[in-house]
Amino acid sequence: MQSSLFPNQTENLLPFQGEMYLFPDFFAKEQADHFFAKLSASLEWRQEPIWMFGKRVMQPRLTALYGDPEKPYGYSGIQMTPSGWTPELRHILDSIQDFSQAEFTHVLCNFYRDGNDSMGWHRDNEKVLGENPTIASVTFGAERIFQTRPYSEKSPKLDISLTHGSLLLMTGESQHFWEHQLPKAKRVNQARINLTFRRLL
Ligand SMILES: O=C(O)CCC(=O)C(=O)O
Ligand SMILES: [Fe+2]
Repeated sequence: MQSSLFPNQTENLLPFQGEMYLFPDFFAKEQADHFFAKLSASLEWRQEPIWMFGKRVMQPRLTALYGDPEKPYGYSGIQMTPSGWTPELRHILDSIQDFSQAEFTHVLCNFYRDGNDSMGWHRDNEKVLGENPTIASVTFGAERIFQTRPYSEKSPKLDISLTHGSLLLMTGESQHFWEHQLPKAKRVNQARINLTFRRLL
């Protein structure tokens, strides 16, 4: 089913079975600069291990989780306990909820120190996110390419440039039929913050 959350505002980037909408200038540059500086300095960034093919490996990036402390969240064999919202994260949450008319309980924060940091192919399809989750992805700092492709055929592969202050909304069936990754980018030597707002049931 192709129900559109944002029919008049922007086009769906996915050709079938899911929806992704990009708003490149969601936050103005000055506001995005402010959030990048504040979040870099104030969030509890840590490098955490995950389990991959039965092995414990360190993630190639730093992470932090904020939101409802009663609801822990886990993926790839790790459990994260959320810290309470900071003023900046709450401000961003409010803006995104107003705009999307969706509700979120948590934000998973990723800090890519430079182009050597990355995230491999995956879907955000944990049971606690529900059947067809809406996920709001906000980027500050270095521009990086976000890639998505159908989970079963592995093609076509779409490149989406996520710039400073951008918002990407993923909804509908996107987490069933599409996987995504943030590949390494050898020439990038600046840091990037990505926030994915999620609703845990
Ligand atoms: O850094 C990004 O743009 C992607 C992050 C992501 O896919 C995730 O946190 O699940
Ligand atoms: Fe993801």
